[in-house]
Amino acid sequence: ACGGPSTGGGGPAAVPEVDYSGVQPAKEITWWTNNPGSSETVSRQIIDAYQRANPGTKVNLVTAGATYEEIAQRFQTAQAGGGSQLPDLVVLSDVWWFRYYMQRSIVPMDPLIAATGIDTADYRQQLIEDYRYDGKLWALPWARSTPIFYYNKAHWQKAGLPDRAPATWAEMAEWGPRLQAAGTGAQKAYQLPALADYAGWSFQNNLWGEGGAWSDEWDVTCDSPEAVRAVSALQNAVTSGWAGVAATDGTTDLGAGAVSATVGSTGSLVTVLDAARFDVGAGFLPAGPVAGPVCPTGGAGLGIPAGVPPERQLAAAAFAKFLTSPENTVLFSQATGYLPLRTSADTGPLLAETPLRKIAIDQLDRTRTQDRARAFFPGADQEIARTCANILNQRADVQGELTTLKGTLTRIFDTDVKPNI
Ligand SMILES: O=P(O)(O)OC[C@H](O)CO
Repeated sequence: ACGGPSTGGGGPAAVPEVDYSGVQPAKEITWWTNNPGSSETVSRQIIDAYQRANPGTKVNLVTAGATYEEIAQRFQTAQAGGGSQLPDLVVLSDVWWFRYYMQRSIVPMDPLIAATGIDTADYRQQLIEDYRYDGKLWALPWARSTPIFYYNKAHWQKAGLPDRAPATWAEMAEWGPRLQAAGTGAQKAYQLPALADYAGWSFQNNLWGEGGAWSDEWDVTCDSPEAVRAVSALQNAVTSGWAGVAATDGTTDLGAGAVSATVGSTGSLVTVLDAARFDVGAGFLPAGPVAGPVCPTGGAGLGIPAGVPPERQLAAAAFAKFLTSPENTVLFSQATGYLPLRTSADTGPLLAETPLRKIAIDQLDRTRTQDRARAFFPGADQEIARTCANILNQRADVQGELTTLKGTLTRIFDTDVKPNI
């Protein structure tokens, strides 16, 4: 992960709303994706079906990066080149779409939704409403996730633990040393997700459970006593020896049997199940002492660049409609573990085949909107990851680090956000 380009600017003019009536959709479009959850094969399968259903139409899938950050870098570079360099449809993660909104580089989806007859009421509302700002929708949901708690059932059994995820982090703090002492062969009972891989995302769970947050609306609150308590608990888990910090990917470490549990995206579910030579367990994210939802949503949506002609925007929206249809969201979910987006989708066979998929779907009812300082502040995720690395890997002082982070995030708001909203 990397910080990405700065979006500092002087409050660019709003993107003019396009009237799509009378516009003929282009016959060929280009879609940039980073294939989250190893989704290239299923994406190509859906494209083939689209081309068969719409003879004479072509969709070019371009793997425009391996991560959300790489695809974003390339998209930013393409902005400078104008319409001929730009894709017609682009994958944007939860921490990127708002930047594009601030840069006025994506169009509002509402007129395209109307023009293509997308039934927004049938999308899971938590997953579509995330993209609403200033009264408009700026993306459609696509590879959407929640984090879930993954564990190795054999290790759990060896430690004499009940076959479930811990209900609270306090319970995990009791189970951690028992797992660590049980001779499971794992290096660590619990692996914190790789910090560069969105520590800012999954640690919202820990902060919210203690009554803290990275921010409250636009106010940065990451140095509050509650946040300090939450991050101190993470540091204590590491210093007391039962928790480690993933170097590259906690779910890979779990799949390899190197750790007994981790928190990771539901979009990694199929990859974990394919890798694991043991029974994988999964559950909701553990709660903290403070009541209320403790789980964020995450993952990626689809945006349409402002810099391409209306014909291409319209064709991109028509393809996005197909890509997220009830049938195709089930196909995509089956191949990856990402959430089925549509309430009318028949998830019965999916759940019968892999009951673990139900965890993320059920957990959706317990989600909370992400903190703006993480999702809306350009580069904040990387700053949070750096701070967490200092605290968890270098054992730096929690209060001091979080106070410094507050200064950094507040500067990002003042410079890169405030002038653009
Ligand atoms: O790995 P994903 O696709 O579930 O995304 C996780 C985070 O939301 C990315 O910011």
